Parts: sequence; structure tokens; C-alpha cells
Amino acid sequence: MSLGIHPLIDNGVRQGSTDFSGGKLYCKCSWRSRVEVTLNSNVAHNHACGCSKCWKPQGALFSVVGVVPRDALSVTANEEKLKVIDKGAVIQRYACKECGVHMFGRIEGDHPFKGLDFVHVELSDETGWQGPQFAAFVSSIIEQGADPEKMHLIRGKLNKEGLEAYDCLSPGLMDMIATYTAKQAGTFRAKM
Ligand SMILES: N[C@@H](CCC(=O)N[C@@H](CSCO)C(=O)NCC(=O)O)C(=O)O
Ligand SMILES: [Zn+2]
Ligand SMILES: [Zn+2]
Repeated sequence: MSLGIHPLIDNGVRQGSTDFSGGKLYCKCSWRSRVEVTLNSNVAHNHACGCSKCWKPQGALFSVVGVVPRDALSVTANEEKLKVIDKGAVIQRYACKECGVHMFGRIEGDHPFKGLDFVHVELSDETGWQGPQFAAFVSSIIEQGADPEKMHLIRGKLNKEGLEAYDCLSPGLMDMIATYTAKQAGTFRAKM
């Protein structure tokens, strides 16, 4: 049985190159009218995400999404085809109105990840992008119809491909969120 986790994971995760410094992402429209996003940076914290909001390719249970500094991202063709799919979400996801692909997600309000844009490197023809490092929001796939009884198979496959399976974010990202929250609360480094 093929679990269809994600094309970048199903047949083995490929790690990128450390000296890779970015490339272009394209939506799925024909080349004449496709939205083009240029990244002047590799991604970081690249991960499989099981949440219901991140864009997934057809048939995949997970999205693969990483971050770049906001200043490293520019829309370089057909920007007028982009629209924010949910203005109420923390991450404002800019999708192509025609093919539906999410080209990037941006946080505008106060947030620990403000300044980072969320992108899907599978939209690039280039190799060298950081490979997926872990899986986040794994249990959330149940909300989209996955069978709870099959979750051990999903987590097993993720682990087999070297990805730790978390039901929220990775410890590194959770620490970033908690550090931000502690600074806001005035409790940062108050103990130990
Ligand atoms: N069970 C929910 C979880 C949604 C969720 O909190 N998603 C995270 C991760 S997205 C990238 O890692 C998040 O930060 N969401 C903020 C946003 O999407 O605006 C579900 O599945 O919907
Ligand atoms: Zn498109
Ligand atoms: Zn997500």
C-alpha cells in the first residue's frame, strides 16, 4: 500500500546542498502565464506539515513547507494572479487564482515567526533545497479524513525516512514560540 505522504518523501528524502542559495518557484499554470517567485536564500526548518491549511499536491497527505527571510522573497512574474486565500489566518497564504497553488505565506501581525515567509520548494525545478527535516501537525491529518487506526503506519513511514513525527512543531520551533511569549510576558530567563 502506498501511503502517499508527499512526493518529496515517499521514495526517500534527498538532502540539499549547504552552498545552495535559492532559485525560482512556479505555479502550475502554463509557462506563459505562470506566477514566478524568486528566492535569494535556501529554506530553513523545511518540514512535512499535516495541517489543513498548508498547500498539498494532489493525493498527498502532507504538505512540505519551509521558511525564508521575507526580504529574500520577491514575486517576479504575474503577481496580479495572486490572492490571499484566508485573510483571517495567521499566515496569509498567497495562492494563484487560476491553479490554486500557494506561492508563499506571510505573517503580518505580531508573531514569533514574523519576518519569515512560508514556501514549498517542490515548485522549483532546481535541486539543492534543504530536504524535509521533520514532520509537524501529524495528528491533524485525521481532521482531513485520515483513519486514526492507520496513524502508526504513517508515523512509521515518516520515521523510516528519517523524519521525527510531531503533533505540533519541532522542539526548535516550539522553543522559538515560547521564547517570544516569555519576552512578551517579561519572564524570559527569569529562572535557572
Ligand atoms: N489542526 C489544525 C492545525 C493548524 C495549524 O495550527 N497549523 C500551523 C502550522 S502551518 C506550517 O507549519 C500554523 O501555524 N497555522 C497558522 C496558519 O495556518 O495561519 C489544522 O489542521 O487546521
Ligand atoms: Zn497558477
Ligand atoms: Zn501547515
